[in-house]
Amino acid sequence: MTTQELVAQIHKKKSFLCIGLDVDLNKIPKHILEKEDPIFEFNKAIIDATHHLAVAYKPNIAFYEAYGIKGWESLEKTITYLNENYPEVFTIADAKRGDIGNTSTMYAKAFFEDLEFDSITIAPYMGKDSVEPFLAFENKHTILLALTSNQGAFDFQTKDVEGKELYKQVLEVSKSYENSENLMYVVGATKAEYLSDIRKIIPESFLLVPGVGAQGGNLQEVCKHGLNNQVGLLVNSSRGIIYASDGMDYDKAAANKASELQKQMQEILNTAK
Ligand SMILES: O=C(O)c1cc(=O)[nH]c(=O)n1[C@@H]1O[C@H](COP(=O)(O)O)[C@@H](O)[C@H]1O
Repeated sequence: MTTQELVAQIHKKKSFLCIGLDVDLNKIPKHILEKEDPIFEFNKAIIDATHHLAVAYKPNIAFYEAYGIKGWESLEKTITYLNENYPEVFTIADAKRGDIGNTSTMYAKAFFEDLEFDSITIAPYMGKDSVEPFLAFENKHTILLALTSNQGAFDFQTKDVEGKELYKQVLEVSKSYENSENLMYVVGATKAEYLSDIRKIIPESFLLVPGVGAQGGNLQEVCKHGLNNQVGLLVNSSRGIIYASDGMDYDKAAANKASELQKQMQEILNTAK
């Protein structure tokens, strides 16, 4: 998917919501566990109930790998279902990969060619030759971890490296990578106050912003500092949406939670005009 198509979808749906499909069998409604593929059944119902409110879906791969081959099959069915039924939606494989170039190429093939995701999250720690193999794929997007939502972000990411915080070095250096126009960045919603500085370095780039909902990040604060002239934000909520209810009405409850966020986003987009 091109960035222009993503922006068009945001304006059409008046939403920049990303729904995280982080499925934990201990948290989904008990009656779905009787189905042959409970993870896929759950995802399918959530997607069908929310696709008009969200512009992106982000399965975190850990939640599928944890269930072995069956989990991987559920992931494959989920991405195929999204691509076949809602091709306008932007898909993110939250895999946080990155390795020597030779290995990164195989990760890229797995998520871009075999599973046909539009994008993947990547850890920048191994540098240029670990990231560029992902950037080589046309109309695919590489979402580099810049400043993450967790407390551990302060262990390394905000540390001073040659007069500049490490996450700023990541932003600046990555701009020189080949095909850097295919880069997006992760900035946690819990770090909203850093977004103004971040926008000075990467004014045009899209940011994936996880951490509203269960982690306590604030949508208004994120938008105040992070919006750009093409919106430039994908704000993710996983648990706050998909586990809104563990009863028979779980899909409707998820849609209600998604709708609350979408309405706030619509208001923000209207005032930003
Ligand atoms: O890359 C991510 O998506 C990510 C980066 C980050 O800094 N913080 C973060 O929470 N995430 C992911 O975003 C999702 C957040 O889930 P909730 O806290 O349930 O909304 C999880 O899949 C996390 O792994």
